[in-house]
Amino acid sequence: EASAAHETTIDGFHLVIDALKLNDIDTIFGLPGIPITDLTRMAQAEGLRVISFRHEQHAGNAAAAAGFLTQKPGICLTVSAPGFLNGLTALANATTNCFPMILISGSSEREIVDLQQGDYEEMDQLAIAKPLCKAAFRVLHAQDIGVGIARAIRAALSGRPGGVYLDLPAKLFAQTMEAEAGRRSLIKVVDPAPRQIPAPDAVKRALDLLKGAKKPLILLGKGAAYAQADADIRALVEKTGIPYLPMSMAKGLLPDTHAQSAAAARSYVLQEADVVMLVGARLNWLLSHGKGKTWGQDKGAKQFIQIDIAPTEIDSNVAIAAPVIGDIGSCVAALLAGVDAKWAKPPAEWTGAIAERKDKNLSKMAVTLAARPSPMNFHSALSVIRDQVKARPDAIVVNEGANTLDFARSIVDMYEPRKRLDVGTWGIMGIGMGFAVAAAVVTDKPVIAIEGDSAFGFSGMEVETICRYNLPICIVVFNNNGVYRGTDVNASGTPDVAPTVFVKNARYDKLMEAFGGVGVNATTADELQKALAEAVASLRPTLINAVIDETAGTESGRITSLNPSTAKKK
Ligand SMILES: Cc1ncc(Cc2csc(CCOP(=O)(O)OP(=O)(O)O)c2C)c(N)n1
Repeated sequence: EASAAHETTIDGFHLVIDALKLNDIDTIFGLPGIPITDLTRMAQAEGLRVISFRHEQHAGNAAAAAGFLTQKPGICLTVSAPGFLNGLTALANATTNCFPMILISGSSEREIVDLQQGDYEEMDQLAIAKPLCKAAFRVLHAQDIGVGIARAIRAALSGRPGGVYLDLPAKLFAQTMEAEAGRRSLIKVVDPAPRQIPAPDAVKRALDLLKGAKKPLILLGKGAAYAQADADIRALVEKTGIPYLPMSMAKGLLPDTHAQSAAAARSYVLQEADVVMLVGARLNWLLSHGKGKTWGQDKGAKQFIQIDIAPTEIDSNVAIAAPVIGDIGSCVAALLAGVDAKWAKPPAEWTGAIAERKDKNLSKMAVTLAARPSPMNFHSALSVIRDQVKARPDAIVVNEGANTLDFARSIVDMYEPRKRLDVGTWGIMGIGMGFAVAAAVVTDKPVIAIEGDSAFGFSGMEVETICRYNLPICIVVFNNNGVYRGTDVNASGTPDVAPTVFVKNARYDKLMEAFGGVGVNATTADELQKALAEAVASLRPTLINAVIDETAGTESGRITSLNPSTAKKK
C-alpha cells in the first residue's frame, strides 16, 4: 500500500517492486526467508507472480531459463549467505550460458560485515559474487534502488547476456523516502540491449569466403536461438543453400527434419567442411575447440567465419578468418542482404555427399528406434518421446543426464525455436526442474522433462513446487538404477553398493503422487506412450518412471573420453 499514489512516503520494499514492474518484470523466482520474506508477500500483493522453490539453485535456474526464453532478465530472490550461495551456482551457470538473469539477495549491513562482527548469515556476498558473474552491484540507500535495478538490467542484457548480482542489505528495505521523489528515482531502462551493427567490410569478407567455399557449413549455437532472429536465420540458410548444424539449444531454429540439416552426418561435415560460419556458437569443448580429429586436422586447414557480439571471443581457440562483430540479428540481416538471386548454391558433390550419409545414418537409426526390447532401452523410450514431440511441436523439452542427454539430442527432433533447454555449455546436472518450471510459467506450453535418474535427483524435490502451481510438466525419469547405468559393483567386498548405483527398481512416480500429481510406472514403450500422451493432453503435473535396462548405459555417455582413466588408456 505504501506505493499507492496518495501515500506521502515509499519504503525500500516498494521501490524494488516498482522498479521491477517499471521495467516489465512480472515474475520472481525465489525462496522466502529473512530478510526478504516480506518482499515476496508485497511483490505478490503488487501483482508480480512469485514462484517459490524448495532450493535456491532451482529458483536461479528458473530465472536463467526465463531470461533465455524471453530476452528479459529472469529474477532470482534469495536470503543472505546460504541462500545466496545456493543461488550462485545458477548465477555462474547463467553467465557461462549467456542467459540474462539477476540474483537479488538480502544481506547483512556493511558495518557489521566489514568488521566481521558475526551477524546472522553474515557474508561479504558482493565480493564473493563478483568473479562468478558478469556484473555485481550493492545498494545502500533507498534513493539508489532505481539506479541499482536499472544497472543490473542493462548489465544482464547488453552485449553478451549473463548473470548479474544485486546485493540489498536488510536495512535498505525499511528505509523510506518522499513518495514522489521515490517515483522520480526509478529508471525505465531504454534500449537495454542495443543493436551492434557489423562493419560492412567485415560482412563483405565473410560473404566472399562463403562464396568461394567448396564445402561450406553453417553452425548455429544457442546464441542464435536467444537472438530471436528466427526468420532471417532460416532465410540465410535457405537462400545460401548451405548445410547447417544446430547445437543442442539451437535445434528447432529450422525443423530438425529440414533437408539442409547435416545433424545426421555431423562427423562427416565437421571433418570435411572447408569454410565454417559460426552463428552464436563458441569453439569451446563442445566443438573440440575447433581443432584435432573432429575437424579433420589432416584434411587441410579450415577457414572460420565467426559472428559474435564480443570481439575478444575471436581467435579464442583457432584463427578466425572473417570475424563479424555485432548482435546476431544485425549480423545475419547484413549477411542476408548480401545474398542475391545470383548466389551460387554449394557444389552438388558436397550436398550430395552429405545427403548420402544422412540417409544411411537415418535409415540405421530408424531400425534401432523401431525395436521394442524389454526392458526398454534409451532408444526405444526416446523414440516414444520423439513421436510425442512431433505431434506437439509447441511442447518444450528439458533434458539432462548422460546417455539420456546424448541420445535425446540426436533422437528427439525439434521443430520450433527455443523449445529445447538442456545442460548447456557447462554440462551441469540439476537444471531439470528449474528449467521446466520456468518454461511452463513463461510459455504456458506443455513441458516434457527427459531426465536421467541421477540428474533428476539433483532437483527432484521441486516436484512439490510443480504440483503446488499445478504446472503442465511431464517428467520422464529414465530409471536405469544408477549414474550412467546400474550394474557397477563394489569390488572391496564391504556391504556398501558401488558409488554409481542407486536403490534398485526405485519408484520415482510415487514422489509425484505424494504431492497430488499423476505418477505412472512404465515398463514398456506402449505404457510410456500412453502415459505421456495423457500427460501432454491433460496438462497435469506427471512423473513417469520409465524402467530402462540397467546395462544399457555407458560411463559419461558421449564424453567418456574426458574421464582421466579413459584418457590414460589411449
Ligand atoms: C552438478 C553436477 N554434478 C555432477 C556431474 C557429473 C555428471 C554428468 S552426467 C551425470 C549423471 C548421469 O547419470 P544419469 O542417470 O542422469 O544419466 P544416464 O547416463 O542417462 O543414466 C553426472 C552425475 C555434473 N555434470 N554436474
